[in-house]
Amino acid sequence: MLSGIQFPRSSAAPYGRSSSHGCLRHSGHQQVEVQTLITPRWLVPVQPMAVLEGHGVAIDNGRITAIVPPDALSSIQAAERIDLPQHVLMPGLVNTHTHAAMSLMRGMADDLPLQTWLEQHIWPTEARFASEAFVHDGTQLAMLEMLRGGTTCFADMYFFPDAVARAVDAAGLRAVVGMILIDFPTAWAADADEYLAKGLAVQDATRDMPLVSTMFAPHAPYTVSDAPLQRVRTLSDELDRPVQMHVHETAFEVQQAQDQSGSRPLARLDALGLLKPGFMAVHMTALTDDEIELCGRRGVSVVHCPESNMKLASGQCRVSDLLAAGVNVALGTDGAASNNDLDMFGEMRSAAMLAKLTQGQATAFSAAEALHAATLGGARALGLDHEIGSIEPGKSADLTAIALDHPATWPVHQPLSQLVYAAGRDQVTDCWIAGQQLLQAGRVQGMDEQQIMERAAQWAERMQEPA
Ligand SMILES: CSC[C@H]1O[C@@H](n2cnc3c(O)ncnc32)[C@H](O)[C@@H]1O
Ligand SMILES: [Zn+2]
Repeated sequence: MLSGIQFPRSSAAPYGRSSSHGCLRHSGHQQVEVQTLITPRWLVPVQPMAVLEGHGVAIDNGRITAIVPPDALSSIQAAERIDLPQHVLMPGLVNTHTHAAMSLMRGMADDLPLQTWLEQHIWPTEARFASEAFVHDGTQLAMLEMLRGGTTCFADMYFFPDAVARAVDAAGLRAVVGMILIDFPTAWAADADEYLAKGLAVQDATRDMPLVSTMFAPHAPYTVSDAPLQRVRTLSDELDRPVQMHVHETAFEVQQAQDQSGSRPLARLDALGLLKPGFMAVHMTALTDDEIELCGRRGVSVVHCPESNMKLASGQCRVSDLLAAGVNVALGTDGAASNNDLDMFGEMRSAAMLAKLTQGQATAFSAAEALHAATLGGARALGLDHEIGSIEPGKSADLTAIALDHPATWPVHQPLSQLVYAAGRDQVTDCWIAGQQLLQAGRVQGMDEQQIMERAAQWAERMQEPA
């Protein structure tokens, strides 16, 4: 049995909101009426980190109303009943750091270190092509990949966040879109004033989008100067919005900052008052013991992107030490141009494997810790843990089902182990977001897959033309 996993209570009654809250309605003969009842073979609520066999999840109006133990299932009358006989049902995966539209750039520049990759390949390509249409179409493509891989929520940092928000709202996924900020002019904005004004306009526009919210997204310490960062700090406090930034991505970044300014990037951000709960530091390699302790004290979250860190040879993030210091750890894929996929199953597995290798300890970053980071850790980092990240009564029904009756994951001794160390994203069969089933027995609902793929192919043709 895996350590740290608590096992279910043995209560015979559904534990959830009672009828007095209006969520479970009792009819005659002690029957409870619900809109939807999902009955997987295994349920992994994440909070608690347990494996419950034979339980059901009751859903009404997009919310989880009860976790129903096996001997109480006969008391549930569901308008819709979905049996998942050899599946795990778990919270939808939260990809806490993406550049979704970069899916259109996948494979354009591989096997390069970060600075060369960004400065000589990615930024010139973005200067040529990043536009509202490019970002809209690229985000749609990324959402297809993410949904098919069990991701129901993502946090995106990219140009034209208005187009990202529009695409997300139309598709019905959940996302936190970045109000980006960078010291150089781009097709999105000319200077800090315009980046912030346009970001805040996106925030206004998302008020009518129930599953879309915003975060401030200054790019990195080496591309955003102090004055705009001070404004981000003030605005994030006033508007109660999280902040996400690439921080300490490479040892080179840290050394360069030290050489140029005498202080390390994290120390500079702390002096600017940015290190606080709601701050998400993405990558976080080359950390000292003192910096890890500082992160714990300040209540910041770290978004670990192990595959991007490995592929760009950026460095190691000391996730086990961060967890030990009380730091909330989330997982992100980064963009498909540096990973090169948006596969959170792959990311969980890589995170667990890499931590064991770098720590020299097989116990480092367990399957349970990887799954937590990919769900509730991400939700917490984004300030959405009251709503998503675990299967608990009262939370939104953002759920992912994975079929384990596959040669790669059969037979099943420990479902959690199968999820992190053996399952592939192709085993994801169903996803719900706020109770809406967007992936149904492997079929995407509400997005025109063929059209999205055709548009992506058209972009590739244009991008391959000489500049
Ligand atoms: C301001 S929009 C986001 C900006 O970030 C670039 N980007 C993508 N991946 C990374 C990375 O790993 N480190 C730093 N910057 C990255 C992206 O291409 C956009 O220009
Ligand atoms: Zn990134």
